[in-house]
Amino acid sequence: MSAIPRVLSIAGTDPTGGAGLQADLKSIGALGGYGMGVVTALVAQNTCGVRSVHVPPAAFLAEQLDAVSDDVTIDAVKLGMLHSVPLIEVVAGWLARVRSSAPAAPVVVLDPVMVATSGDRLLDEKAEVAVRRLCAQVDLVTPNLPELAVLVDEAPARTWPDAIGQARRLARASGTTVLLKGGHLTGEGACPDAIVTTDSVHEVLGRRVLTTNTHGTGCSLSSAMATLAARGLDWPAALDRAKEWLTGALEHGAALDVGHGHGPVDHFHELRPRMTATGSWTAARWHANAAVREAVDACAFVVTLGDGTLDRDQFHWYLAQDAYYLGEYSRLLARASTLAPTREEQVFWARGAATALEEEAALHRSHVGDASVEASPTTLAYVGHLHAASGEYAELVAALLPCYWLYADVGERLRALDHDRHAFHDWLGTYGDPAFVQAASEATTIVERAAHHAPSAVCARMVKAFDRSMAHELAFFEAPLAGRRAPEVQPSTSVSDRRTSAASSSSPIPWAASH
Ligand SMILES: Nc1ncnc2c1ncn2[C@@H]1O[C@H](COP(=O)(O)OP(=O)(O)OP(=O)(O)O)[C@@H](O)[C@H]1O
Ligand SMILES: Cc1ncc(COP(=O)(O)O)c(N)n1
Repeated sequence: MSAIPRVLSIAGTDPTGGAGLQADLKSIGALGGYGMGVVTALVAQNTCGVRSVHVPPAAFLAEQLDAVSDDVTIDAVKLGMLHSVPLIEVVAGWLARVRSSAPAAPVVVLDPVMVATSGDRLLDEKAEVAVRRLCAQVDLVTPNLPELAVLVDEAPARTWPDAIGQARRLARASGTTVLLKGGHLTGEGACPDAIVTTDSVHEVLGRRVLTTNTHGTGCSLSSAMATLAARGLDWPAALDRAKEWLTGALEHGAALDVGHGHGPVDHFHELRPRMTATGSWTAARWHANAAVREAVDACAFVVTLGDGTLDRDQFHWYLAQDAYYLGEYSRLLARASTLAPTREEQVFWARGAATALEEEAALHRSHVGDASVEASPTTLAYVGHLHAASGEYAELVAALLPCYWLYADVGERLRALDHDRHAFHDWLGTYGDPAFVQAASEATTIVERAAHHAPSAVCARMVKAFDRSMAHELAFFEAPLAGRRAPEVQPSTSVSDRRTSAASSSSPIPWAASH
């Protein structure tokens, strides 16, 4: 199976993009798959209803299906609107062939689409028996309450326990797993779904979103399930994830402002923060600071650290400043943790604060010694800027980000220059710690999210905070070799004694050498 699962939707169309094939492709992409689409029926519909349906010949459906499977390994298939018996027969025959001939059979999810939210029929009544038969050929079937009733040939369930009983009967009759959807139940609070087999029920209560943007939720859920299963999740785990994603998509649907009826959900709500017109907020800042980044790469300190000709005294002066900086940076990370809007972000910054302190201690142990460090004007200016930005979460995290990001970026190039006999081998070897690279990426995601939610005035302050930190980073890198300066740390040991390996200290020193 490919790391990016290749997921085929076989479905009807919705030109307004909220349901059918269009919703499937968005859902597959949003959950990390590569979406492909075979059209069963062209539907002239919008958020208010279906106007007409055009069904190409069944032979053309067969040609589309073969065109895909002759060329592409398919990891998962989602079946949506199948319209009528001839189309169902083509799909059933093709599925049987693909499942027997492919090296690894694709996982198959059937959304037994019968009637649209608008009340319009999307399945020929005469085809209901054929859909029932098809259930036995798939791995998961995802009926809503009215569809479940048709599939078990009973009256629609009116309570959740009754619906679970019906789902169990369908599981038994078809020998497959059922994803029972509770969207059609009335009542506030929960909006339950469940994975039901003959002998187990995994319920996900979910929260009911008060919205009219519910067009295409069934299509989206079934495509999400197919994609997540192809990514290796079992059905209960896939439902836990899909439900969380879909609930968020329902919550963000109204902001799309699409149509006058039952509008669509926002499939890409989790990715929006990274999708500003300029690419993303953080990418835009990174780009805007290209000159500063080039100046960091070109500054004498970074160049001589890289080629090994850096003066040891200047290196140690720099490290002492870095130790001072980390002690203060830790306090600001702890402040970000205090202001964080979510538990996840609170934990992230708190961990960062602890790590920065541990690294300050390691730096003292390995390179600075016991002497107290007097901060240089450059260091004080940088720390002062961070404190000034600490009144508001979004501004503070924007100010904190350059330290993470530049370290990961400059460190990558410095590490590439390292070799066994490099004068700063013990130091350059500390770069590229995967845990730090991951933390830098998480910090970027958090700042991106903060920028996405920030009102424009706050966003403007974030821009200033980030850009100023970038300028301070450059000044910090330039400071060790900038003109004459009085020694600000009185070493307690000789320079040669202080050539203790950073790598030999208990922890790597992520932020050190980043400023
Ligand atoms: N208002 C809501 N709040 C939260 N979740 C909802 C809401 N409406 C539907 N869902 C969820 O959306 C998914 C689809 O459920 P539903 O029972 O509406 O299926 P459906 O009728 O096939 O969908 P469709 O609207 O595409 O026809 C389920 O996970 C359901 O729990
Ligand atoms: C092509 C197609 N497939 C499925 C649906 C069901 O979606 P909904 O019930 O939300 O209208 C639809 N409207 N159109």
